Amino acid sequence: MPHSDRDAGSNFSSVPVIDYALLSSPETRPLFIAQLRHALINVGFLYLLNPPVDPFDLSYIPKLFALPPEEKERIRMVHSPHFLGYSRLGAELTKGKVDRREQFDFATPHETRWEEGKDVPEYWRLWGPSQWPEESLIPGFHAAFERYLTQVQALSYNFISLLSEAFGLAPDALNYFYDTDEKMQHRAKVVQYPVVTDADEDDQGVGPHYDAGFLTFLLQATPHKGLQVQNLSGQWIDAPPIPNTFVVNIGKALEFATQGLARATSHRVLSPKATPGEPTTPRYSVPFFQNISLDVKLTEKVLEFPPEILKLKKGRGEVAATESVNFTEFDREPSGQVGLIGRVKSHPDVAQKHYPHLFKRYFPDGLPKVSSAY
Ligand SMILES: O=C(O)CCC(=O)C(=O)O
Ligand SMILES: [Fe+2]
Repeated sequence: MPHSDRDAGSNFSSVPVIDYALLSSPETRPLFIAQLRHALINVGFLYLLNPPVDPFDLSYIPKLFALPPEEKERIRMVHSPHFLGYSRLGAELTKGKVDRREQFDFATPHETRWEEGKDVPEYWRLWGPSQWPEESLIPGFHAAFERYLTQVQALSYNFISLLSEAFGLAPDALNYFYDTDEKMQHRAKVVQYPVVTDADEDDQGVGPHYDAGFLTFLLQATPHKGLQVQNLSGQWIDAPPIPNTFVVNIGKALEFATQGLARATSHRVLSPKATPGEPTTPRYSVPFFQNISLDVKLTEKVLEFPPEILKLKKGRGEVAATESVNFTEFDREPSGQVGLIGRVKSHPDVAQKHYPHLFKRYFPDGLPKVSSAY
């Protein structure tokens, strides 16, 4: 089991594993908090073992991708101004390059609040209902997935207060960044990475990137390797699946809000290859992205960390330059606007239909065929 969270200071060669069960006793709780602090500051990724979430029935996933083509077409993301729905293989870009994955974007339940002509920010239009497949075609999936999202959402809030504790702050110190329940919506995806059979074919499952928000909880739903995390000196470190864990990672917004104390770490997925010893079935994963308030500007709240915590960041050293997509707009725009720009860049076809003015700004030459979009 990769477990070298004692790699002191500046670099890491594997992703630490932290057992949620340590929280159940006052004797072991401080150990959890100390391990969490190390992972947040030095790695930006961790495995959370024994998370308090009922296992999601993974047999739904192949059924989802086996839905008839007309049903996938009916719920395609291009029909949704909320960027929710089905994306075909090759429909998504990272750094202007096509990703080899097929996916369904779903979200926690939410009503649309945006209306044409109503004086509300455009990014409020990101909120809205998911496009669910017809119940008769995949009975039980909708309810099971929403139940799963509810539990991961609860864990994500709980995790934020643990993180505050690890940084020497009050448990509610980060509440400023969240809105009331009716103005919060979190997103998740169910992703399929097909096996690459031709050795010459491109193997970008998803290209190097940072996640945008605060926290991501990733369920690796098959035994494939493929997920890689970039360490401080720029090397790609494997983060293979470990049973009964979530991979938890920090997004750019949390890095910004904590003045860089919590590291956002660049990561990518290599497509599974038809090589001996590797599964010949697709790789499946289910990332959950915890959002913050769309209206919050990260610069509006300056957190005061104890000096001994700030010192730990100094000991970490500088992060090597990376090729990953950045979210540089966090220093001036509300988080919802940053999220909307990110969605426009990743899903230009959706943007062209529902946000034509933004589409023109980011894709002045029209829909990209391949590569080099931005
Ligand atoms: O599929 C995975 O394992 C990771 C996906 C990912 O990093 C993302 O969608 O942001
Ligand atoms: Fe990611």
